[in-house]
Amino acid sequence: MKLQGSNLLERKEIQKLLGKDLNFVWFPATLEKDYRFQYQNEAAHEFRYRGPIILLLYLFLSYGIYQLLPPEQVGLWLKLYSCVGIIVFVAWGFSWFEKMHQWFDWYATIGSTIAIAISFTIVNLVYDEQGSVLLHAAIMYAVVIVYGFVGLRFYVAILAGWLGGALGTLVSMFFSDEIAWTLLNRTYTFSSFLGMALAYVTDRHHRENYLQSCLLELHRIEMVQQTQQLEVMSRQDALTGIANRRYLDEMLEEEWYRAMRHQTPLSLMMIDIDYFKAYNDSLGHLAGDQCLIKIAHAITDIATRSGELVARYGGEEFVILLPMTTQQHAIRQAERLLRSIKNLTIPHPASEISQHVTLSIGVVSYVPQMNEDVNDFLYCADHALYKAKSRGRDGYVFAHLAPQSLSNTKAS
Ligand SMILES: Nc1nc2c(ncn2[C@@H]2O[C@H](COP(=O)(O)OP(=O)(O)OP(=O)(O)O)[C@@H](O)[C@H]2O)c(=O)[nH]1
Repeated sequence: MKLQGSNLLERKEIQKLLGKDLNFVWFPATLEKDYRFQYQNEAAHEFRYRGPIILLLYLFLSYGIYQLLPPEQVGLWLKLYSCVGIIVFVAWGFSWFEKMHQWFDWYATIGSTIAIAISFTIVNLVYDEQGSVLLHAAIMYAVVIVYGFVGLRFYVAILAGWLGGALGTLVSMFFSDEIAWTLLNRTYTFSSFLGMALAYVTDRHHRENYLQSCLLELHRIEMVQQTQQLEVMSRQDALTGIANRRYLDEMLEEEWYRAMRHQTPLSLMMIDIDYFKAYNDSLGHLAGDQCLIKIAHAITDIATRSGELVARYGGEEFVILLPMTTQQHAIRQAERLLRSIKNLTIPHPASEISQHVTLSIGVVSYVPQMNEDVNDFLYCADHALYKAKSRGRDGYVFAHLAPQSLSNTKAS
């Protein structure tokens, strides 16, 4: 189950709670709410097997008491004691309904309070020398079970334990003149303190486990985020932020086979900045980096259709991969890109053809056939780029490829 605590608190806050704050067995309000939700679910589930154990132990004790009580007392005792059995049974029944889990604190607390009140009252209403010893044992038994075995949180268990005693006292005072205060003090009070100690240790331990689980969950979330970040970084070019060569190779192969399967045209533009060595030499490497970033952004603005990929192919070379794109559209895109770079007017003091940075582009568009190699496709784009350079740069060349001609292209 996903722990909301890991969303609600930072690692530092959880670590702080794991220190001294745990002694108060209470979390800050928002976390307590999530903890309660979690805890009630678990406690209700556990009560499915704890309930029958409590009932069995009660039956065992009841048989002992029954053997010792005189027959005239048995009727009243049995009536009251059956009520305790019914309460445990009903609570056990509730624990099987998922929808009731949110009410576990309520039904377990009310049931525990009444069970203690009845056990308390029986001691004062049923008199018998021998039997009353076992009835007092039954009170201790009820109190310890409520604190340590029902699965209530510490403060809630205290409420049930002492409220049950107070109710029992009131009813006993109403129906009986003789209350065995001294013995009750030794049984009910002592067992209450023992039970409180048990409940405290259990609650504290449970909360510690919960916080440790939140830390583990937080750790898991951080690991997932880091893995995602690494995945993104492994596909990105560090300088420009666009896809790197590795990712381009992956996507190119994927799109190549997709185009082959569906017999759709795949287009590609290979782009190179003109006289970039001279740009670096005249303005410096840092200015060269800034220029590469601007060009990468401009190219990205061109490739807006879904599936289109802009990548840095290496140094000052870029690639746009255009799946399901005809040669007409690819050519229009190349012209758009040349215009947009012109409009950027990035000064280039060392260019032999312009005062601004210009590009040369090799464009290729092709419907791949079986047994044709994607590298030949790339080679054609590169060859077209080479032609664009040799024709004076600041332009594009489209590589005309006849259908099923790719494997011969390299040789020609
Ligand atoms: N600033 C910068 N320069 C780079 C980077 N990567 C490659 N370069 C430079 O890009 C230049 C590429 O030069 P060439 O391959 O000779 O090409 P060119 O000068 O553009 O010449 P033509 O392509 O023929 O127009 C080299 O000087 C590399 O140092 C980079 O990340 N940052």
